[in-house]
Amino acid sequence: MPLPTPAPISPVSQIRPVVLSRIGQPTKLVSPIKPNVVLTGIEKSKQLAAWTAVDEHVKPEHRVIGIGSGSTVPYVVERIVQLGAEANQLRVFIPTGFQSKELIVSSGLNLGDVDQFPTIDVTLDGADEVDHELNCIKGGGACHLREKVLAEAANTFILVADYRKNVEYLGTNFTPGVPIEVVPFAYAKVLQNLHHFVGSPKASLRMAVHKAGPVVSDNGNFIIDAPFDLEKMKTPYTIMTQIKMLTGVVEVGVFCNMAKAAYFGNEDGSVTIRWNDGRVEQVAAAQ
Ligand SMILES: O=C(CO)[C@H](O)[C@H](O)COP(=O)(O)O
Repeated sequence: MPLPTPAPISPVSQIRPVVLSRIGQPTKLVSPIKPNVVLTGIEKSKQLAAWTAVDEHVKPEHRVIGIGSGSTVPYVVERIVQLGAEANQLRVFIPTGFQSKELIVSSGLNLGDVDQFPTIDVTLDGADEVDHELNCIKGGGACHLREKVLAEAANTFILVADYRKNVEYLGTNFTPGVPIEVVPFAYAKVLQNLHHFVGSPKASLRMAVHKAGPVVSDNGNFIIDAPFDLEKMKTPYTIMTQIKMLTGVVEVGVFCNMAKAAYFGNEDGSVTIRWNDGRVEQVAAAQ
């Protein structure tokens, strides 16, 4: 069976290095998670969700797979690696940022980019919180621009998370606010807009922990976190569009009407699946 065919290359992308680093080479697949580690608590819940989602949504015929960011996604890659070298050798994996690129490379999977493969079979990604309609907050790891591009490029977009993220309304447990990626020179103006016109008086620039100054995204931009009161968070699409209209904003970490399903690992070892048609299922965990 042939490899997936990349989109036609434009003159600009011709000068970029080819990122399909491994296709054609013998592949040794390595789990990104340390083997023999017995998981408990939240980590176990993340793994349950990720494994079940991979089992149900990564189909044998899928060739282009989007890999999201965060601490749940390594379990997605772990399960994909378990599918074996033969199943994965004709697949290309598209990252949402530096972290997932490293995951893909260190696991021995084929690396591609969305400019080569603008149509993705399935993208699996984590979330900071997911509401009852599958709207979600993303960007806790400052990757939401690329995450939204890969979600939009995918025929199927699937969320994986532990039970703490499964809420009726956004902002219930995740309180830092809506992550907003902004071009650096516009951050003060956007903050002012958020404080005075959009209803987030406590919006603030996200500061780095082991670096002086602000967090800088994989795209060289700053991140603002904008908390809104719970009443406002009940209409996430309105918030998203109001923020997106502010000049200087690159992307908003609110994803509406994008996910087909969200998988939540539970403390009792079951997995709750919420579908975009309103169905909710509870299943035993993948083994
Ligand atoms: O949006 C994200 C990064 O920008 C992550 O997907 C989100 O923060 C969830 O991460 P985790 O799986 O660690 O809870």
